[in-house]
Amino acid sequence: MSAFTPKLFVISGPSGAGKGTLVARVRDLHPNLGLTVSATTREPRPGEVDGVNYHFLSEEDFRHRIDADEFIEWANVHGHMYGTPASEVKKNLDAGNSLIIEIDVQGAFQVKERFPEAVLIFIMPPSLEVLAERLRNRGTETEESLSLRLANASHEIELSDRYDDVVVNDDLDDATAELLNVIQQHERN
Ligand SMILES: Nc1ncnc2c1ncn2[C@@H]1O[C@H](COP(=O)(O)OP(=O)(O)OP(=O)(O)O)[C@@H](O)[C@H]1O
Ligand SMILES: Nc1nc2c(ncn2[C@@H]2O[C@H](COP(=O)(O)O)[C@@H](O)[C@H]2O)c(=O)[nH]1
Repeated sequence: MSAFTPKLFVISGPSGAGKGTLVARVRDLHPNLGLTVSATTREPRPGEVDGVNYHFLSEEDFRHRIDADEFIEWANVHGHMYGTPASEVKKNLDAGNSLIIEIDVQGAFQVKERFPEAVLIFIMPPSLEVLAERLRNRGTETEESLSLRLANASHEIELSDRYDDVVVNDDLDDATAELLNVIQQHERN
């Protein structure tokens, strides 16, 4: 009998908390950990590739897909629409792998409704000051987008007590090890 049970992990946290960075590092260390590619109506950033980072859609196309029930969840996040295609989840679960869905708090609670066995993990920044510094240094946001993302952060952090696990992303190596440990603990249960 296998000691490994594939699980659905939902990872959330404020923009700039380090979700993408940690997920990439954990996936380097954990074989066969799938990751869904979300759809979004925001513009691609330099270097982002359609179908790899996101499925970049027009708002009209996104709304058609909502009507066709193609998303397991979707939400308006920081002024744009984002959603998880059901096909992405099926593809990964059919392969018998655990799966990470990296989405905002609204989406996380929708997934939990639909898949009660999903494990919700919140990535917490060490402080709002550090969060602002990291997001600013990433250099991807306009001043307007930066302000909106930071304004939303406090509310998102308030909801972290509804998550199964919280990982504080202060030192990157420590946070990577902790996230990997949390995932593997759940897979053993
Ligand atoms: N522990 C850390 N120490 C220092 N810098 C970090 C740490 N973790 C992440 N960063 C940096 O902070 C920035 C934000 O990280 P990242 O893009 O992974 O955040 P995110 O939560 O995925 O954001 P978004 O939700 O906007 O996609 C990046 O430039 C990343 O390199
Ligand atoms: N509800 C959903 N939220 C999503 C999804 N994909 C990403 N996100 C969230 O959007 C913000 C901003 O992402 P960015 O790439 O523009 O920086 C990010 O913090 C995620 O939480 C999704 O499919 N559904």
